[in-house]
Amino acid sequence: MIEIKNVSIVFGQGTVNENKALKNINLKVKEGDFITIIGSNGAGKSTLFNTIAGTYLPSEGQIFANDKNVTRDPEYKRAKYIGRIFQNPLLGTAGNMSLEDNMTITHKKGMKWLRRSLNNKTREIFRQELVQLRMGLEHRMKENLVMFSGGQRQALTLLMMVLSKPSLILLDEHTAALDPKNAEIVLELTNKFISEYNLTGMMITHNMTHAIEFGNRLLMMDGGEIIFDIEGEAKKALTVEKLIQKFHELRHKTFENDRTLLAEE
Ligand SMILES: Nc1ncnc2c1ncn2[C@@H]1O[C@H](COP(=O)(O)OP(=O)(O)OP(=O)(O)O)[C@@H](O)[C@H]1O
Repeated sequence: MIEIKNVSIVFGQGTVNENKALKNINLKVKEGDFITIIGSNGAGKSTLFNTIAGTYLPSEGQIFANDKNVTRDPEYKRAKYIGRIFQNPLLGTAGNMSLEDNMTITHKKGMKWLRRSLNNKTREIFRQELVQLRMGLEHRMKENLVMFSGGQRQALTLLMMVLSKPSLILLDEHTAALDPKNAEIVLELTNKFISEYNLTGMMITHNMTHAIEFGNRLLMMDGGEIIFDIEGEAKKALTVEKLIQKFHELRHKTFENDRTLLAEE
């Protein structure tokens, strides 16, 4: 699906601020993978996403999408098959437009037949999609999204992204700004959509419990490197304590935010 070969990213090359944010990364993301990514602040997690999405072009190395070399493809080209959700729940939807208008725009990306104005059949399709969120939003299709909570906006962003059928979804701490209850709802929806729509996803989280609970594979990053990559049954057997111990073994130092990571959200 996505293959990263010997990729490095250097910021401020040749200056006093030179910083190697990614160091010789090698990673094969297989179709259907749901990968969780953990690591301390500054480990390179977001830089990895920015590199996959084409926000930053690698200083060295290559990136392949379905065996095609996309290393030099700009972000807007990759956005056709890569969906992203960020921490800020207001970023993925247009607040000054109604829910049904927001959905119309998304559907037009995946369904060329959709007309500008909504007919009753399409409205009914939208309604059924919204029911999946179990937030009662199917009754609020005419309301502008500024009226919706952060959790509702993020759930909608997720639904709308899934409906545009991306090959890969990148979730950059997409529940971190939500209260614990909404974070749990959006995470459960993420999990449900990834498996039901056969998506491939990568999710950065600072919550180790979530990193263990969700996905089939887990990556631990530190200092611009992937230091631990575990999947399948071995991942299922992980606990937060084992992960922290692994980090200590590999790096001979303490996870800078052990306490946050251990927090039960
Ligand atoms: N645009 C940029 N210009 C210069 N340095 C950058 C840029 N983006 C990131 N960095 C640096 O690259 C390193 C990795 O940052 P990155 O944001 O990828 O970390 P992260 O693991 O996502 O951390 P966090 O959990 O705090 O979000 C850091 O040292 C950061 O300061």
